[in-house]
Amino acid sequence: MDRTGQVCIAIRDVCKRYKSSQEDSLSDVSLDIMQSDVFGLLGPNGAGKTTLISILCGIIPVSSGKVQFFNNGAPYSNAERKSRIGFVPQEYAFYQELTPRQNLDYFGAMYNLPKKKLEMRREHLLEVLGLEKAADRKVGTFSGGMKRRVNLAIGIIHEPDILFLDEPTVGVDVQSRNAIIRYLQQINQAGTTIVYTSHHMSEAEEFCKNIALIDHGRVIAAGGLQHLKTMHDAISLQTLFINLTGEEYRD
Ligand SMILES: Nc1ncnc2c1ncn2[C@@H]1O[C@H](COP(=O)(O)OP(=O)(O)OP(=O)(O)O)[C@@H](O)[C@H]1O
Repeated sequence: MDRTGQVCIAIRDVCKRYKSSQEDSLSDVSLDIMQSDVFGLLGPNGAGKTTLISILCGIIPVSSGKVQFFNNGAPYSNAERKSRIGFVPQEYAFYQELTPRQNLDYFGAMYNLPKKKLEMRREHLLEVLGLEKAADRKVGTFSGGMKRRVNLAIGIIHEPDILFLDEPTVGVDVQSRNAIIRYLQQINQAGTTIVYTSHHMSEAEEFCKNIALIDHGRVIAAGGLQHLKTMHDAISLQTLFINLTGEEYRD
């Protein structure tokens, strides 16, 4: 069944002001993210990308506005929303003192995965993400690229329908970056909706179908990547980004 063309996440008039802040970190953000999309949330430092992803994952509340999730047109229940979403944060979200196998067992158990299913998922992810040989070594001893792959494996241990990734390839070498993006492309082709942030414009250009460019907490452009490039006469995503967000630093 072709599940594309259905809205998966409807974001409506979302504003966010942190308690300690005098300014909105997000202002009137409205976006539709379609089922089975690879959707890039892009923007300069401090634009509001992590804030928006944290809201979508249910980690922080909106100040106003709302977010609704749909599965084949039907709204998700709260329980479904929790169990069908995966999140790969910017920070490492694993225990450094444990091995990848132990980490995956721990986080898989948190999703109440049956033992057999958990073992199958664990071994599958260790293999496809090239972690088999190091599966029983403490993660704290790993290289940056290996740690990023462990972070990804944990975020998808429960086979989520919707996967949020906050800079999943930051600080990794070309080999690990390719392995991560290749695997994400595979699960997207199998139907997983992916929402991701990155500062790596050529990676995002290769990976995303649709994007939203965010600056100073506002959506300044959203839509199909090719369409936006044509509309703004940009030869690449990087040119589009600079054309729309300007050259000045965001301090
Ligand atoms: N916990 C917080 N309390 C107060 N302000 C915050 C908090 N977290 C983020 N902000 C502010 O909200 C704005 C958006 O931050 P956010 O981290 O969402 O941006 P970002 O686009 O993810 O940036 P980067 O690309 O640097 O990761 C910034 O001005 C930031 O200083």
